[in-house]
Formats: sequence, structure tokens, C-alpha cells
Amino acid sequence: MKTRIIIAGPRGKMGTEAVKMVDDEETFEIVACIDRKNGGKTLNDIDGLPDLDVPIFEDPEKCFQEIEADVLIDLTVAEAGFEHTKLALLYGIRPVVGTSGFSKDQIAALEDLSETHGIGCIIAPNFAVGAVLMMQFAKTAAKYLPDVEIIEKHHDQKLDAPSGTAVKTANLLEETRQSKQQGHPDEVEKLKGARGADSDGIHIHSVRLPGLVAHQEVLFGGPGQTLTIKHDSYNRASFMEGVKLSVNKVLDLDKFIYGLENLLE
Ligand SMILES: NC(=O)C1=CN([C@@H]2O[C@H](COP(=O)(O)OP(=O)(O)OC[C@H]3O[C@@H](n4cnc5c(N)ncnc54)[C@H](OP(=O)(O)O)[C@@H]3O)[C@@H](O)[C@H]2O)C=CC1
Ligand SMILES: O=C(O)C1=N[C@H](C(=O)O)C[C@H](O)C1
Repeated sequence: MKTRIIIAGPRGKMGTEAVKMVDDEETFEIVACIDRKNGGKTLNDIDGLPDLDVPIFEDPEKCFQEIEADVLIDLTVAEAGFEHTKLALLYGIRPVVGTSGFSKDQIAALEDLSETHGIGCIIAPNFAVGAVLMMQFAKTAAKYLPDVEIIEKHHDQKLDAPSGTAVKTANLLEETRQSKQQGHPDEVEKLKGARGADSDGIHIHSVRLPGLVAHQEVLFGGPGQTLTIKHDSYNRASFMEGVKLSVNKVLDLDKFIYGLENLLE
């Protein structure tokens, strides 16, 4: 039997790519989409999406009530993605979430709901395997080089800053890095924000420009040396192997996973 998938955000840059990936995958089947602007239509009514007779729902709860599905793929914005994920868990549909911008409290609430109901849920700040490796290498380096700053660069349509990947990277660095404030103790920002955001003393700088897709550098400094660990996504296909892997893994999960690194062997 094919894995029955609902996609939230099918018109978005990631959603469009995910619809195509699911449609191309032999063992997957799109059974519905959630889209706040096209309730009552079908996918073949939407320009740029595959010619599929798949129903679109504006109301996520109605979708989960009426459609039998195994997995929800959410690629929207934090506010909507949180509600979609919460509802999916309540209806026993396993969420695979790429949406970024959740607060720590929202992540904790989804973890609690997933584990209380024993329904698997995967939230992956970045589905690109190379980005996951960049984060893991950086986590190792932070043990030896605790002076570190993150520069993340994205397309100028991105709504959240810093990126989910940068936040997750900082969290991973904090697991191995000895906590410290960086830079001169008397440094003064002559222009507000010049030193970026501060996560436990790690500075995060967000760049937004047309032409970019998704890029991050983790820069370490020590006496007489620097180390740069860098990853670039040049298109959204870079994320689809990770989405596919997550859909396959979530089917057998009864717990909450935050980060694709927890699925890689
Ligand atoms: N984990 C990963 O590897 C990756 C994660 N992302 C994340 O995925 C998400 C989507 O990214 P991307 O496709 O580039 O973004 P887009 O802006 O291209 O797409 C977002 C989609 O969400 C819909 N949407 C926006 N607001 C709402 C709402 N309030 N309720 C319901 N639907 C809504 C939009 O529809 P509308 O036209 O109605 O606004 C649109 O279809 C982002 O959070 C991004 O950070 C992106 C790339 C990789
Ligand atoms: O919005 C994006 O494009 C991306 N968002 C994710 C994030 O916030 O880290 C993942 C990737 O960087 C692309």
C-alpha cells in the first residue's frame, strides 16, 4: 500500500517541489492539500502544479476529518504550521515538518503532544544532508574552538530571521562549546544590530538578497587561525531526499524527532 500524504503549502517554493517529489515517488500518493486560498478546488486547477485530481482544503481540521492519510508534510509559516502539526497529531496523522520559525515553547508543545499520543513527528530545520553534516562538523569543532559566529544567507522572500538552520546550529554548538561572551568586553554597537543576534554568546548574522537560495557559514577563530565550515543549497531539490527519508522514517516512529541528524545512520 502506498503512503498517503497530505501537503500543506502546495503553492509555495518548497511545497511545489514536494508535490512533484511525492507525485514522482512510486510508493507515495498525494491524497489532499491544505491551502488557505484554494479550498474546494483540486490541484489541477492550480498553474505550475502537476495535473492531479487531488482535493484542496482551506480548513486543515476538515481535511484531517475527511481524508484518510498517513503523513502530513508541512511547508508553510510557523503560525499555520504549528496549528497544522498539532491537529495532525490529534487526528493520528504523522507530521513531517520543514517549516521554520517555531519558538522553543511551540517545539516543546509539539514534542509533548507527539509523545503523549505515541504518534511519530519529525521537525527538520534543514532537510539537506550537506547542511546536516555542516552542523555536525561545526558541533565537533566548537569543542576545540569556542569562538564562533554564524552567517546565514537566504533569498529575500524569507520571512523568519535568523533561519531555523542557524538556530539549530547554535543549539548544537552549545552542546559542546564552553559558554562564553565573544569579542571585546567593552565593544559598542555604533549601529544597532551590527553584531547580529546573540544566542548564548554566539553571534548570528542574517543576510537576505535576491539570487540567494539557502547558504550558511560557521566561522571559528583561534590564535593565528580560522576555520570555516560552509554549506550551499542552490535549489530546492537539495531538500527533497531529506523529506523522502523523513516520510519513510516517520511511519515507524512513536516519538518526536527534532533534526534530520537523528535519522541518519
Ligand atoms: N526544512 C527545510 O529544509 C526547509 C525549510 N523551509 C521552510 O519551509 C517554509 C516554506 O518555505 P518556502 O516554500 O520557501 O516559502 P513560500 O513563501 O514560497 O511558501 C509558503 C507557503 O505557505 C503558505 N502560507 C503562508 N502563510 C500561511 C498561513 N497563514 N496559512 C496557511 N498557509 C500559509 C503560502 O501561501 P500564500 O500564498 O497563501 O501565502 C505558501 O504557499 C518556510 O518556513 C521555510 O523556512 C524552506 C526550505 C527548506
Ligand atoms: O526559507 C528557506 O529558504 C529555508 N529555510 C530553512 C531555515 O530557515 O533554515 C532551511 C533552509 O535554510 C532554507
